[in-house]
Parts: sequence; C-alpha cells; structure tokens
Amino acid sequence: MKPSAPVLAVTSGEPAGIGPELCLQLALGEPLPGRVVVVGDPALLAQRAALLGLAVDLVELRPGEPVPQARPGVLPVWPVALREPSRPGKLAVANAGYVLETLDVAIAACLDGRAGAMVTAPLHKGVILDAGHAGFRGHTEYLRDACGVDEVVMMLATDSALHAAGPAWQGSTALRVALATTHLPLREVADAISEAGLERILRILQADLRRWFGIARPRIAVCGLNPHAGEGGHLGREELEVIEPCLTRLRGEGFELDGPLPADTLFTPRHLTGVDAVLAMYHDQGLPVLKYAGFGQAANITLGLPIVRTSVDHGTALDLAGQGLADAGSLRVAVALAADMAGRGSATP
Ligand SMILES: NC(=O)C1=CN([C@@H]2O[C@H](COP(=O)(O)OP(=O)(O)OC[C@H]3O[C@@H](n4cnc5c(N)ncnc54)[C@H](O)[C@@H]3O)[C@@H](O)[C@H]2O)C=CC1
Ligand SMILES: NCC(=O)COP(=O)(O)O
Repeated sequence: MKPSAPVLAVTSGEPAGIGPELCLQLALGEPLPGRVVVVGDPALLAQRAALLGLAVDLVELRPGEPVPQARPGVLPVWPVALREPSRPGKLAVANAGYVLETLDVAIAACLDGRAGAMVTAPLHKGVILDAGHAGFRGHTEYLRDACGVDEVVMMLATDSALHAAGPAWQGSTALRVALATTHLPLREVADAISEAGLERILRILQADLRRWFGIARPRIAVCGLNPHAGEGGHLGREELEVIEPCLTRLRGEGFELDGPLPADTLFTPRHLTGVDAVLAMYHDQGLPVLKYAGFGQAANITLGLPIVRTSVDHGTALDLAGQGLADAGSLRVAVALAADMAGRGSATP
C-alpha cells in the first residue's frame, strides 16, 4: 500500500448491533485497501472481541496521531465513549448520542481533510428517534444536513457494478439502484415527488456516475410510481404530470433517460441492458431488487455530498449480534469502494 493511502474512518454503528464485530472482522480478513480507523468505544470493541474470540489488537489513537498503515490483526481506533455499557441485541436510548457522536467525528475528519472517506456500519433509526432526536431519518439525511447541502441521493450498487462502467446486465447480478425518496411513510411518497426535486436528483445521479464511476454518458432508467406507470393516467397521474415533463426537459439537455417505465418489468434484462443505473421512486420499489441480486455484496453510496461516504447494504441485525454469525462482506465492499472513491480525489467537482 502507498504511504499516502487514504484514511478511511469507519463508524462502528449501533453498539448493540453487529457493527462492532464487523469492524473487528475488517482487521482479520483480506488486506485493507486504505488506512482504516474505526470510530467507536475501544472498551466495547474489546468486549465484543473477547466474546467472539477474535484476536484483534486495538490501538487507540490520540488526537493528531497519524493513522498507521493497515496491519493484519491490528485495528486503530478514534475513541468515542459509550454513554452506558451495551449488550448485544439490547438497544439503549442512552447510547443514541454515542452513535451520533461517532458520525460527527467521522464527518469532521472528512471535512477538514484528516480522512479521505467515511464508511458507516449500521445504526438503528428507531432508537435514535426514541431518544428524542426528532426528525432523524438516517445517515443519508444526517449527512446532507451536516454537510450543508440541499439534496443528496441514496444509491446502492452490487459489487460487480462498483468499478465497471457499463455492467453486463444479461445473466448478471450487477445493478445500481438510486432512490428518488428515502425514509418516509409510503402514504407520503407521492406528495414528496416533485418535478424540481426529481430534476435535482437526476442531475446529482448523472454527475456522480461520471465522477465516481467513470461513465461518460450515463444511461438512467427511471421507474414510474404507479402500477403500469400509471396506465395512461387511469392508475395515477404522477407519470404524466411530474415524471415525464422532468425527463423531457432533461433529455433536451442531453441526458440519456429511459422511462418512466413500469417498475415491475423495468428490472428485466431487456430493459436493463445498457443501463448504468435505475432511479426508483421509493425505498421498497428499488431496494428489494438490489438485495435479491446481491445482499451482503453491495454498498450504499451517498451521492451529492462534498465528502465520500459509503455504507453497508444491511441493518443492525440485532438478532445476530454477539454470536459471530454476521457476514462482513458488505462492509468490505463499502471499504473498498470508499478507498477507490477517495483515491479519485476531492468529491467536489
Ligand atoms: N446503513 C444503515 O445504518 C442501515 C440501518 N438499518 C437499520 O437496521 C435496523 C434493522 O433493520 P432490518 O430491516 O431488520 O434489516 P437488517 O438488515 O438488520 O436485517 C434483515 C435480515 O438480514 C440479516 N442480516 C443483516 N445483516 C447481516 C449480515 N451482515 N450478515 C448476515 N445476516 C445479516 C438479519 O439477521 C435479518 O435476518 C433498522 O433500525 C434499520 O433502520 C437498515 C438498513 C441500513
Ligand atoms: N435501506 C438502506 C438504508 O436505509 C440506509 O440508510 P442510511 O442510514 O444509510 O441513510
């Protein structure tokens, strides 16, 4: 690894979930692509390592101390203290502030240049809301606000699509799915989709497919919102009144856009061939397909930020925490992608 390998700040996520043990697993598998530092409580990590019999040497770094090159079995840590002891599988509202502090530490390091990218292990949105952080929706929205940008785009990509422009869809599980809306109740989705909002999202998606994935002229397939993309207005009018006018305007600027297409058949080889990313209208329209294609081998990327942020494709898996059953595949994909993106330079165009 080059001495200048980027620092990747990996937040360890909800302490009662699988995040802490996935971070430990990073130190034990294949060599890491960057200089990884985990943001979390060293005592929590040591307890989880002891519980699972993982031989990981935790190296607590002082402020200003450089992050060392990765070495097998060694995990540098930027310490953040738990608010109260944590047990696997048992959520505690007192630790919500701890989870948010790990994010703040990583975001600050990315913004001031001490880190080239941040990678997030999963947090539990519900316990953060239960703790009184009203309005918290997820990392994506928290990062948008912390970085002072108006719009970001959540995109998940399966591993085989991460580095290759123009993935071969036919017979392949390579897929990139971006979302027009993120964490909101289904009954609010239709009202949340506006022509101006869709336009902002498509501009970010096109720009970041170019910047991070090296695709000169991205082709994006856009889902309709309603069954059969509205059936000519008989099953909903959002396609005619919101989505289509936006796509028509952007096509006039040279955007390569298919759709709006019925979402049930868009995700088939005929429609996906030659497509670089799909824009789904809401979380559970696009992500089940992505997860069917590559759960555990995909990463989540927040597009539109002034910093690089990738994440796992899964949640806190409280049912598995502390048992040694959690698969670190997605965290490894997220770390590899973050290193690749950080190596491409500044996120700011
Ligand atoms: N990036 C993040 O911070 C994310 C956080 N979440 C949060 O996670 C919490 C739980 O969400 P769920 O919908 O239950 O999804 P989940 O992904 O935690 O669990 C779904 C199923 O997948 C399994 N699973 C998840 N990760 C796994 C891994 N690494 N290895 C093996 N099996 C794994 C679980 O055991 C469970 O059976 C929620 O609070 C949600 O908001 C969900 C997705 C992303
Ligand atoms: N299902 C993906 C997801 O919800 C990710 O949320 P975020 O916490 O990364 O914003």
